[in-house]
Amino acid sequence: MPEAANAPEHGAPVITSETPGSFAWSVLDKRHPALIQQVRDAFPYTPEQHQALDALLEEITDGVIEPLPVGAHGEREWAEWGKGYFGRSWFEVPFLWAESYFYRKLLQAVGYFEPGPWQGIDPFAPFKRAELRGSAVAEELAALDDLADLPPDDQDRAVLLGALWGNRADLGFRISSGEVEENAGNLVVDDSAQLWDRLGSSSLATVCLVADNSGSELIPDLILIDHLLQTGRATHAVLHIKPYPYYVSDATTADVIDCLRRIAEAPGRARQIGGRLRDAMGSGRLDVRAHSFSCAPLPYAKMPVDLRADFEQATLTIFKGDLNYRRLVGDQLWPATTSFTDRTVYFPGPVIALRTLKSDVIVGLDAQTLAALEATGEAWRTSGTHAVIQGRP
Ligand SMILES: O=P(O)(O)OC[C@H]1O[C@](O)(CO)[C@@H](O)[C@@H]1O
Repeated sequence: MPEAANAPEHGAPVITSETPGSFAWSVLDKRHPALIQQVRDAFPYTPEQHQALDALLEEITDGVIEPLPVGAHGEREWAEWGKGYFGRSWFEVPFLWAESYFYRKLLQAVGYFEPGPWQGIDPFAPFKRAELRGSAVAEELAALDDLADLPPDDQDRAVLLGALWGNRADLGFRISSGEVEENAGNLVVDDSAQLWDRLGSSSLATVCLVADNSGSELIPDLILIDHLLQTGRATHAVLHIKPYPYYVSDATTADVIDCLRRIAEAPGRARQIGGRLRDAMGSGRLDVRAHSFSCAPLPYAKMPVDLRADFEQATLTIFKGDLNYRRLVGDQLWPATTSFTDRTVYFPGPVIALRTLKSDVIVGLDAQTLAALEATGEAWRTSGTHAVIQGRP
């Protein structure tokens, strides 16, 4: 008998999608089928691609988990990661694994990895492009002009909150005090002092930023990186992105290029930032990494040695977004008051998570905050309205 997929791992049940009405269930039952349709609508796919998408839809709704075809990209790794899951319902295996494998299978269905005319065509590119052309990004970039007039501490705060709320895919770094004020109460843990202390303490600092979404999230992330380099908090930055499309809008190298171009094409201060970031890449002050583990269905506690060595050298690693948070602390139903430090003790250096809450996992809350959140009766864990800046020195 395979071990139950949600058997407690170090004390807390692993999240699966078995419970109807749960968040994880709704992602598999509603979101994934809808996504197949959206991708189908966005491209003039061939009959073969439509058939493959039909087969995937059938598999995720009424079927069982099937392995990748022999010889497919990453087949061996997925066979290993999926041991004990093939032949079972998508709903009963770990949520993190099921979601990750869904995205890998979607790429398979549209021929992303196969030699031919559709190789390398990002099925999410139309959505990413539309966002970059949209008014929210234009407003975010225009708001940069006001930033220069703020006192240095306020600039630090605005750039950091921009990167944080960019994960909600709105707000960005619009810095009018009203908006920052309005969201301040929803920041339920704020360890940001750790970030400034850590980065202010060394003249040769490397900061790693493990990116999440492209567009209105990656743009403020890049602006944060520029700010850290510009203010001397960091002398070297390493941006970790995905080696291939993942979780709809996760940033790939192509997205970094598109976002840099979008920043540099904007008027005013944004253009200067775009130019500086380009120079930083050209001089090696900003490196981009696309490690295969970034798309693995595993917690960071299981990261390979080369990635570990990379993080080990960093003065500080910044983890962006919900998925990275799940992988950082483990995608399990931890009591919300579990210590963030305990959950990240394995990490090879100081780490800070900037995350809006978009799934059930949460640690590091104090009992009072938790009680107040529970008393609201709102879906505060999953609605993206609340956020944390959680660090481990
Ligand atoms: O883009 P983010 O912040 O990583 O959020 C991704 C989140 O979205 C979902 O895929 C679906 O809402 C979550 O399961 C996941 O954690």
